[in-house]
Amino acid sequence: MLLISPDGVEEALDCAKAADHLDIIDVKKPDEGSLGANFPWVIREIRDAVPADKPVSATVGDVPYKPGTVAQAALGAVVSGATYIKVGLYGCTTPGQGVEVMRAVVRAVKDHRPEALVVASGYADAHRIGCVNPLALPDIAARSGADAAMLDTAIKDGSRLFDHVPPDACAEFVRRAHAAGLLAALAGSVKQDDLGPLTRIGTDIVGVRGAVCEGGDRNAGRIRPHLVAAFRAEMRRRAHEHAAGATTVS
Ligand SMILES: O=C[C@H](O)COP(=O)(O)O
Repeated sequence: MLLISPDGVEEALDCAKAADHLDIIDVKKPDEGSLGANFPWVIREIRDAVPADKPVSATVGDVPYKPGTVAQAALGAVVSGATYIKVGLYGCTTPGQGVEVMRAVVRAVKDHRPEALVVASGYADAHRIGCVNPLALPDIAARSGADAAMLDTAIKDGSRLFDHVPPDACAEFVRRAHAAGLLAALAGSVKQDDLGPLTRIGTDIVGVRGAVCEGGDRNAGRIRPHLVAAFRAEMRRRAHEHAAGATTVS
């Protein structure tokens, strides 16, 4: 699945123009951080503006180790119409802290909307910010009852997912997530060139922003429908290539 992260209503409407080429519209506020949370009314407005069959995701933020605060924020996102709730465990330094925060989020979200999906996100460049090891995320997600484990990059300075967690380690991340019955989502300045390895390792959700913004610039550029379509076309090409290879081998 392709998850695209607009920064507000205007970009979400551009995503809606490319709705055939994406699977999830992920509301965030990039100027508040990698998984910066947007306002509840923006989530609501985007939910109302994009096709009803497109799930809306919302990031709850690069959160502190404060389970109560984060659970309440997550409830705000689901009440506002998001059905994928993404939490960046920025302030958690141990798996135990991550589980505590995510258990609270899962309860808050699922008590309100049992079918909503909860995504526990860590950071590929965790070593730069001192938070929990990226490969711990599948276990944190599984122990807390979340539905997906995700990695993104915390510092958007041009370095990419594979600069910090190479493809082999991402493959292990995906393997651990799948073994626990979770979806595996990967992001972090992902470019079209990364889609080969991401497809081969069985990534369920690829999250992008910069790659579908004009000039590849996630801050100054805007999301453009034709770039979303091109990214999706490359995803499809890689998936067919992989399926053909698998058929040839078997
Ligand atoms: O969840 C996806 C992120 O917004 C990825 O953004 P990026 O591709 O600019 O790193």
